[in-house]
Amino acid sequence: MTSEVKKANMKESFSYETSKDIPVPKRLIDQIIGQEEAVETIKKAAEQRRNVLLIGEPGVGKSMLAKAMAELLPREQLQDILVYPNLDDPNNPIISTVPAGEGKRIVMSHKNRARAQEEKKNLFMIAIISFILLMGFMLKQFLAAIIAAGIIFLALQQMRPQKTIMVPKLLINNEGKKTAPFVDATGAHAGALLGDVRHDPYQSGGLGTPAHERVEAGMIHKAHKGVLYIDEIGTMKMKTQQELLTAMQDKKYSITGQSETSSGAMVRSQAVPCDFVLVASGNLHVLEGMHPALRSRIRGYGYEVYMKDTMPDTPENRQKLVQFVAQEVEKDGRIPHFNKDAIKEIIREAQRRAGKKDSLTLRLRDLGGLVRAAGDIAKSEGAELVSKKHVLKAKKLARTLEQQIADRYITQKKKYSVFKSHGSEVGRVNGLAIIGDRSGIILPIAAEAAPAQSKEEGRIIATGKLGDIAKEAVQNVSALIKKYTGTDISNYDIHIQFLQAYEGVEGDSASVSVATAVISALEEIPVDQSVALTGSLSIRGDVLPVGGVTGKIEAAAEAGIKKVLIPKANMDDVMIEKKYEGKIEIIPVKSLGDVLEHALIGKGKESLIEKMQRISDIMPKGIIKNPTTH
Ligand SMILES: Nc1ncnc2c1ncn2[C@@H]1O[C@H](COP(=O)(O)OP(=O)(O)OP(=O)(O)O)[C@@H](O)[C@H]1O
Repeated sequence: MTSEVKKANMKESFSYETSKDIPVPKRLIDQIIGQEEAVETIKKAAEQRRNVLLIGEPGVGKSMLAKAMAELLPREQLQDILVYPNLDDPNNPIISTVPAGEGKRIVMSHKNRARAQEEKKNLFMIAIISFILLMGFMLKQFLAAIIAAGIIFLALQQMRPQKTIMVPKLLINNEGKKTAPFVDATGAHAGALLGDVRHDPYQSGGLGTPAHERVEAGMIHKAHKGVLYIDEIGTMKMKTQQELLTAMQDKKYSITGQSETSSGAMVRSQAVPCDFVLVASGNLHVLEGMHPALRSRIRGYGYEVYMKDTMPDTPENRQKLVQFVAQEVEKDGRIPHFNKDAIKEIIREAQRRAGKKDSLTLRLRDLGGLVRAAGDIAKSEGAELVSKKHVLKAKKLARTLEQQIADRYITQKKKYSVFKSHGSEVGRVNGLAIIGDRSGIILPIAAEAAPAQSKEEGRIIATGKLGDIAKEAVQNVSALIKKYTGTDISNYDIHIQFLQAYEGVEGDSASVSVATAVISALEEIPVDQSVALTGSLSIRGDVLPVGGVTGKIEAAAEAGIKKVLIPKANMDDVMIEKKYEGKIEIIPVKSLGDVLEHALIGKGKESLIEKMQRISDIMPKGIIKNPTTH
């Protein structure tokens, strides 16, 4: 999309002045933004009562979809579940289902009957005791009468539990529910998920709480006729997953005490209905921990959806983000509405966070955080509406943990001059990396080359997680280095170090930087320290696009770097904040030749480029590009 079209799109006139003018759909399913395919699948799955596996990044609306599905399921089918004592076998309480709302009535009527019976019994007891005492008084046998009254009192007391235990327990109450249940069982342990029978230390001798009263429903039962949602299902124990599968297949599951040493383990109820729809979710890694049979059950009797994390930047989709802002304001209920400029700033942030050209982010939970932070600032200032300045302030204040770490990292590294932003040095490159989602960080790389100690072959020495990336990068480009410089790296031991790399740095895009550092070290040509670079290197020497360029450029600018080299294919993804504009020169590069041209400095550079030129003349076309083209 050209920038003219973009501008025209930005200008499109939505018929609103503030987010208050935007109607918020009533149904949750209509509030879900940008996940059209997932929404269609959920609608279909709700109609057919199918299970669903939602895979995607955090905060793109997985649990929202599951909740929306519960709203779509028919409410008429809801049931109450009662548990009755079993007089023949007290350890096998009886289960009964009735239409929603009936359960409470049944329990009440049982309670009333029990109370009436109790009152009758009490009356009877008072009458007998009074009679005995009266007789004792008349016969002057006070002591005997009191003893007799006491014995009868105790005997009648003993009969009491026999009566009260007849009252059933309401295990699941769906009275007055407007929608089918939605139960979030994320992280639930076996007892909470599958139901449990409480321990009773007084169980022996029938003195304790009757077994049926100790039966507790599990989430699978609470989700009966509704949706059971489990996020990160792969982290659940295999055994629990297996039980879950059994429950899904049988649509009923007996409740028993989950702890083997508890008196609850003696009790096993009749099967309790649990006809739920499972919506499981997580990121792709979740599949590794997922029981294969459970996954195959979902695949066979349901749908798998891969959720999107960006949507195309079109007028319709921007309109959806306007709706999103209105939704979030309404949902929060405490923050003021947004004016047009503030919404535009949120949309701009959605473009920035997408990290790709012509896209808008769908990580809307995070974006919702920005909406709330801006709202809080506006509220604290007593503003009637949230304006652009509040959003800008919120962006500064509500920085993610990773962004705060990146900020601190930069100040600290500057203080100890771990990275340099001026001058030149051999074998040292300012690489760029990402921590978290999108926070840029300078990743200084130092390389040193020494003639190989071993006769057979030189080694590449690099340590840590990033070390593996470095080794791979050097191996990948060794042929290239030979072709570019005529130097055979197997004659050298090459040491590569990531200077004080912060744990959790994503270094995949460091291969261009590693190759540059190694070439500089081998050829002893200094690297311009006012340059930072990022890019992934193909074995042919092409610089391939990487993620997070905006964050990386901003980090470089923040660190006082003057020039940043990024893959040409990433140029459209750049959306740096206004405050960095003009502070840093962004140079697109297409090949390693381009990179060396801009990153190296000094006399040696000319001769290297000359050498490369000479070599390129004898190399087949396509392997080496003219280093000055970009
Ligand atoms: N597609 C979306 N449309 C509208 N709002 C969304 C969307 N995605 C996320 N949100 C907002 O973000 C909040 C959190 O989203 P949700 O809990 O559904 O994310 P998730 O994908 O389940 O994340 P996680 O897997 O980390 O739990 C929602 O309550 C909603 O306000």
